Amino acid sequence: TIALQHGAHGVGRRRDAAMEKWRAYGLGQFVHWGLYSIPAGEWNGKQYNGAAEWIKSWKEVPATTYDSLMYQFNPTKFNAESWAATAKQMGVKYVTITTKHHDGFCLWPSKYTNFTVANSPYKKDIIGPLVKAYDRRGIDVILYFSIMDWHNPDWRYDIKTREDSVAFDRFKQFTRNQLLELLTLYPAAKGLWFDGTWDKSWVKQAAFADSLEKEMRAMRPGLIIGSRFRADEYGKRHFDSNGNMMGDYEQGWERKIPEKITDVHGNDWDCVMTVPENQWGYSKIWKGHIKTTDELLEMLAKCVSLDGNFVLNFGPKPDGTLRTEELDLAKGIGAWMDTNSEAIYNGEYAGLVKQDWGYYVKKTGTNKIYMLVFNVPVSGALNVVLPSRTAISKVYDLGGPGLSYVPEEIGTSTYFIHLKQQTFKRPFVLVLETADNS
Ligand SMILES: C[C@@H]1N[C@@H](C#Cc2ccccc2)[C@H](O)[C@@H]1O
Repeated sequence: TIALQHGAHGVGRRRDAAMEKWRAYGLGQFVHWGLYSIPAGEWNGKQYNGAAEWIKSWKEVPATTYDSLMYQFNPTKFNAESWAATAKQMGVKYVTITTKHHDGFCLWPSKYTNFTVANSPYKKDIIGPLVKAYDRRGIDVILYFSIMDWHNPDWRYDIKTREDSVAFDRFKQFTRNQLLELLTLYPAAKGLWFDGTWDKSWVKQAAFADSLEKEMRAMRPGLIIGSRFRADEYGKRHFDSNGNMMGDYEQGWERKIPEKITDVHGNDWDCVMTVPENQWGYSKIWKGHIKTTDELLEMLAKCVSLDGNFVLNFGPKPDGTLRTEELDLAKGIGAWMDTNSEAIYNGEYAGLVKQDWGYYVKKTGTNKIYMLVFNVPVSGALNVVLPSRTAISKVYDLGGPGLSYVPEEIGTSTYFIHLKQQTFKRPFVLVLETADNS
């Protein structure tokens, strides 16, 4: 191994209560909201081809003109309680909210910049009411923070000159001030979700970022920080030069999901997912494929079956309301979770041979295994292969009380579960209770 000053702070999973709770969430909500929600992917009547929250980076958009959107930010229909109630009904256990995206606009009245809600027609803090509304419903809040800040004149993509270095030192202090300010103003926040940390300027700040992470953790014991925050002194991100993960969970699964358990190296992780192909902030036009409730439920099942959390993104409209398509998805996912959420919460990798019909999830700390079924074979027989000397003692359907099955043993610890009907309109969950039959 390489002697590192600024590598991983530990090896293996955190076992404290705060992280055990994070591990059990299963389903989360992401909220991307800010000035970018106003143009919503369009500028002077032309469609921006990128993600709507990146429109400031479009050459057609003069930075100062974009920044003057602050004087249009007035979400008169914003109601934090309404967002939190929708999330509650959907069954999410945590929410990640953008406090400041790459454009630098702060949804809280930061005293370290004028580019905040305080100087918009809306005037009021957005983050505080959201933290309160979600937290009092038992939904934990994680604060998204972009290190890259296109508004701050001291931001640099790389440090090449003495002037760069002096400016970026100011930027680092500004960043530290804002992060300590967020932790001070919103003590109920359980974690920080960092973004915009890929440029050389920040990758070169191993010592500063390491020290800042330690300072934030000391300030808020139990604070949860992902692997995207910092690099080690050799510029390695997410995993240090010895291959150890920096941070409490792997933050690399953005709009993608691991295929198999070895892809996640025994770590905790989250997958953050957009409803359209790649739009996080509100975009007037959703191009390409829009994911359905059942597609998103299958992504959720796959993530939990591989020891991860699935975090679905919402991009609220500039007036503060949620778009219809997202409200419909929240309802559809919520209806399924009303029946089946015990297969999602406190779920983990079951260690069984993956079958085509769907995903296994083991209830943490128990021998209870859930079969989340998305693909019913034409035979109607679900194949189950258990570790040797393990037998199925009971099988029943979460959705149909009293609907139980008698599995057919077709080999050593190998079974067929013969379904009683051929067609199923929705994904469903069977509960498998096993017993040691050695
Ligand atoms: C969580 C997501 N990360 C941000 C990004 C990005 C990005 C930027 C360049 C190349 C690939 C991805 C998106 O704007 C959104 O906030």
